[in-house]
Amino acid sequence: MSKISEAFKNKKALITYVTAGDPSLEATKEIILELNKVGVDIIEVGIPFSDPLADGPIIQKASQKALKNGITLKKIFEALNEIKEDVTCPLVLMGYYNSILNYGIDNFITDAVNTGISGVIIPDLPFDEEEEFYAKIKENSIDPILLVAPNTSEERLKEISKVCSGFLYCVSIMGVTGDSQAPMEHLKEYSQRVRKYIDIPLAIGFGIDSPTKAKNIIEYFDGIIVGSALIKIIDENSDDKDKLLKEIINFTKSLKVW
Ligand SMILES: O=P(O)(O)OC[C@@H](O)[C@@H](O)c1c[nH]c2ccccc12
Repeated sequence: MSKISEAFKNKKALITYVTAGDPSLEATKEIILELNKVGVDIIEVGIPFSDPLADGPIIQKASQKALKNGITLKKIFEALNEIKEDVTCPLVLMGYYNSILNYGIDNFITDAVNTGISGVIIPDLPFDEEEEFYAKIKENSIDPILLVAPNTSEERLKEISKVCSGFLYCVSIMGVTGDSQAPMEHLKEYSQRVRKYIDIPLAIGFGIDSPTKAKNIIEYFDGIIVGSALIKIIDENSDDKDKLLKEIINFTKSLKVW
């Protein structure tokens, strides 16, 4: 059983997202350690990218700040390596395929394995493109986490179930990250439809920014993913590290509504 599967064993999972290098790589390391300490079940680490198609303004800004800081994938691996012994929860790398291609697929996989990365999410790489990449990832015991949306066809769901492992990322809306207006009424039916075809844990993300929302939807899914709300807290407190960490701890704790 993979470390990610274990994170869902007999319990719901809280998954949080941070952009690596925002406001600095030093801060990212500390934030990850705090999130781990406070009981986050899986941490998604974003590789900043100049053209992040699926991201809304909050994460775009974080990406831009990180890139301005000179953050590269190499530096991210180095930073994660420094803390890997102290991080007990699984880490998932989230990035656009270009960053990985530029780094070199084999290099990427080697460094991901050495850093103890448990899974990858590549929003612009569907399961039926670069199948070899996903196969290689799996051979190295890294879970390929794929995304589905409310309009994903039954046929694709069936195919995705053959490739995806760890958990399935259910995007709540057809849009970008950080949409606090995202409707949530369809989520019960959405989860039921997806479960017909996929028997790994389902995590829901996009637009979950409060304990109330988490509470309303957690019964239909095995986990929730929160990104922009946390990135906003980081942005608002980026010049006071103690306050930043305190706010993150408080907010994260409040999300564990189960
Ligand atoms: O920001 P939100 O609305 O809380 O959604 C999670 C999301 O940020 C995180 O999982 C993520 C960041 N960038 C992405 C790109 C594609 C898919 C998912 C992501």
